Amino acid sequence: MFGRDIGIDLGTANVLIHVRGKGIVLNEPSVVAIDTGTNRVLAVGDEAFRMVGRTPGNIVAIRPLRDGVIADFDTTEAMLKHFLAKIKVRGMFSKPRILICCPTNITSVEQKAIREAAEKSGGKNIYLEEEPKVAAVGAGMDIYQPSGNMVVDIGGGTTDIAVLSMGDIVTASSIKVAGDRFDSDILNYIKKKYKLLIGERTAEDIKKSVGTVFPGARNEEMDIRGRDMVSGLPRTITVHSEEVREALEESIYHVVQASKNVLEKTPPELSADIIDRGIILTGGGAYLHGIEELLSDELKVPVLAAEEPMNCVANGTGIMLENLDRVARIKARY
Ligand SMILES: Nc1ncnc2c1ncn2[C@@H]1O[C@H](COP(=O)(O)OP(=O)(O)OP(=O)(O)O)[C@@H](O)[C@H]1O
Repeated sequence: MFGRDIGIDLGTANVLIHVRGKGIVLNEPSVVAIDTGTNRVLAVGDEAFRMVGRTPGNIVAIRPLRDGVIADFDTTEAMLKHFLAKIKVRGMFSKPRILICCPTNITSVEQKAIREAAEKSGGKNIYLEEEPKVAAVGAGMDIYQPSGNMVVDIGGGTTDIAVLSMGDIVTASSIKVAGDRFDSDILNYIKKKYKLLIGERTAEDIKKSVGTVFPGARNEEMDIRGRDMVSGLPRTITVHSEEVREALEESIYHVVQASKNVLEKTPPELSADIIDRGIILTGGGAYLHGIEELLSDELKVPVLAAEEPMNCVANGTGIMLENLDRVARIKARY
């Protein structure tokens, strides 16, 4: 049977929907293809993603949540409605509760609009939650105890770093350096070094297939194709892991610095807990080759990637919605 509760990870790179009792039922890129002539939405999610960088003049493939803010609200709303319609919220669920995790820095006006979009799609009680908190819960941390837990969530648009205790964020930082920036670093590096233009998707491919952030940790290479900036013709070059590390060095430094700043602002008792438990990495960036080694080397604290890091937020919404019930039952008893 379908549950009554729906959790949504409204990410800058991917949208995941979790349904209580069923797990993750939808996982698609946050991309919308629009006909610029008529302003009509042509495709959403997987289908729109296949069009990125390959659209004719009158069609644009938009990532409405780029950079961890809602860059294009109407498109975000259309995308949210499309996904909720796809899982048939209206027919199957009787007035579900919806917990939405959105980018950390959105304004109260944007929060209100997201709430309204979810209501219009059939939701009854709509809750919004901060991403690092839900990511920590989804990674299996018990954030409700009076002890320190630290999570570094490296997504597409933002890296969110937070120390949590007793169910709340104690210190946190959010920087706009994450997966998208790593891709553009690689793209720019290749442009400068080889005078070769490559697309965003090729850059992402390089990052995943041969990239590393820890010196000497990976020694692989890959052939890539692009357009020669001088001749204008297609050309193939070979990229090595060490070149990717070099390309990512500056951005990774920002992630390290932001993590250090959060640790420096953390009360000492909680720091001691973090040394015992280690820092947990969530989000797609947790898959970056060498990131655990690099962060633990720099921060002098054990660092571990969560299991299924890209699903932590969606799974966390499920756990938090169950907790809402538990809190309600306890309140009813007293
Ligand atoms: N194997 C991998 N190695 C490196 N990066 C990866 C890998 N797999 C996915 N990623 C990156 O993870 C990012 C997407 O992560 P995720 O789905 O957690 O982001 P999001 O939740 O949508 O973003 P945000 O948290 O900013 O809203 C993309 O930039 C993608 O390139």
